[in-house]
Amino acid sequence: MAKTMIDKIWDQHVIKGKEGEPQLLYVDLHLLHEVTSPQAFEGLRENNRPVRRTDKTFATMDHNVPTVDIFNVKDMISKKQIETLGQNCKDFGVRVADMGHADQGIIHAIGPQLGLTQPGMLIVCGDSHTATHGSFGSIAFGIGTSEVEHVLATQTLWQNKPKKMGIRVHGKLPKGVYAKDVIMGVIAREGVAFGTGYGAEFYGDTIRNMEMEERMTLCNMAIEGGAKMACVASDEKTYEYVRGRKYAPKNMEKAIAHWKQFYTDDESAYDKIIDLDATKLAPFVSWGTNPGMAIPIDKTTPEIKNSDDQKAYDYVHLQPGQSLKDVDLKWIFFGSCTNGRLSDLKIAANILKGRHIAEGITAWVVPASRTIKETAEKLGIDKIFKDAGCEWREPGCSACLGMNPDHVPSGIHCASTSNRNFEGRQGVGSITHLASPAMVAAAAIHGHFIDIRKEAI
Ligand SMILES: CC(C)[C@H](C(=O)O)[C@@H](O)C(=O)O
Ligand code: SF4
Repeated sequence: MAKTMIDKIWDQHVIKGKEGEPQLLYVDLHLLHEVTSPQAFEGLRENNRPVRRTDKTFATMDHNVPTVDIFNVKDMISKKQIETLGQNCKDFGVRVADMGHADQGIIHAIGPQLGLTQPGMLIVCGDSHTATHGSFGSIAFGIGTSEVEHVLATQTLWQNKPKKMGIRVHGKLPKGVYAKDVIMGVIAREGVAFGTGYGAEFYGDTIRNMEMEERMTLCNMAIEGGAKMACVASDEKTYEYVRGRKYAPKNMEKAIAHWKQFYTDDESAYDKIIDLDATKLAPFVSWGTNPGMAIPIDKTTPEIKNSDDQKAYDYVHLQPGQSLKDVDLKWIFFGSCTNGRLSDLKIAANILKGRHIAEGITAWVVPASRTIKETAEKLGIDKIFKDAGCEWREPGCSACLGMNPDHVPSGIHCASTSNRNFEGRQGVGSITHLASPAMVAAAAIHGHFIDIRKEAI
């Protein structure tokens, strides 16, 4: 029977149990952040257990960290979570990219950046966007705090195998259309629950032609469509991306020979296939309060079909039949584990170069990691943003979610390169419009969205 890449990796990680029942899996990499780990470490302490494999565990602080004056954490809960993770890592001997550390950043940015994320691995983290790491040809998914404790204690995890979905994407992406639009387009068409119960694999020539950081964006946001995990089979681009990084395998040729076995035999191996013609895609912008409530920029907001739509319209202060080009934007956020990497910042900076953001707009640029920030500074990218009137800040989750001081004020519309537009996500009453870095950069200049394919920036 034909197998998918997820089948092949999964099978190699089963310690115990049959398919169709919960199976005990071996975990190759366990990533931690300060929000979902405190009780897990507490559980170990109560039972007098050590961390089983500190060499397969890596932690950082990202959600609660301020992005200016980073050591001055004013919020008491944030301060406690940050300090607790630092102390736990010390007590249990876990590697940590602590506050201000050169490797600090959003956990999903630093895994790939440090070469911790590798093909063929089974990777978990107490965070839903762990799917990002699947872009390296691995199995990667988010887990809950009690599971974090189980993995810390045993380096294993009980799981039911998900069903298998293939997302075939073919054709050349039109100018002005990016990986973000591919995934937003899929979720807008299929809904926020189409992936429930599935592990998804993206494949097709569009995916092969994407760079690694574009594939990361794709897998990162796939969980907003309900998928348990998302992945892209590894290839030469993957191997070259991993090569030479801090924790990359020393013997790359041997590693690559191992990684090459993890591919899907043929399409008959999937339980379900979704097909997307990339040539027909337009830049997407979200209008409502979940990532599926999104439309191509040249369309108008949809009719009200149910109470969810009504509730969303009430919250975002919009109506059916409106163009998102007419929404007055006052806030701009470049960042997050979806689109806060160097390639994303470069795209935005290219658009902002020699221009200025519209009057009355606040624009935050938050690189996903310190390394990304420093690399961008070496390239003069920070200067482009600053000259354009943006604030260049320290790394972290920032305004992707309101767990740190970076809040979008109530009632304000924010164009954001992040992944969630839930009610209050960026702060109480904040209104989020998700889009690609290029669309957000153009919106910053005009004070409203424009169709970057057709209109002069
Ligand atoms: C805080 C954390 C548990 C959460 C997640 O799991 O995704 C956060 O990262 C988010 O993006 O909402
Ligand atoms: S950047 Fe946003 S989506 Fe990513 S881990 Fe942080 S809060 Fe979650």
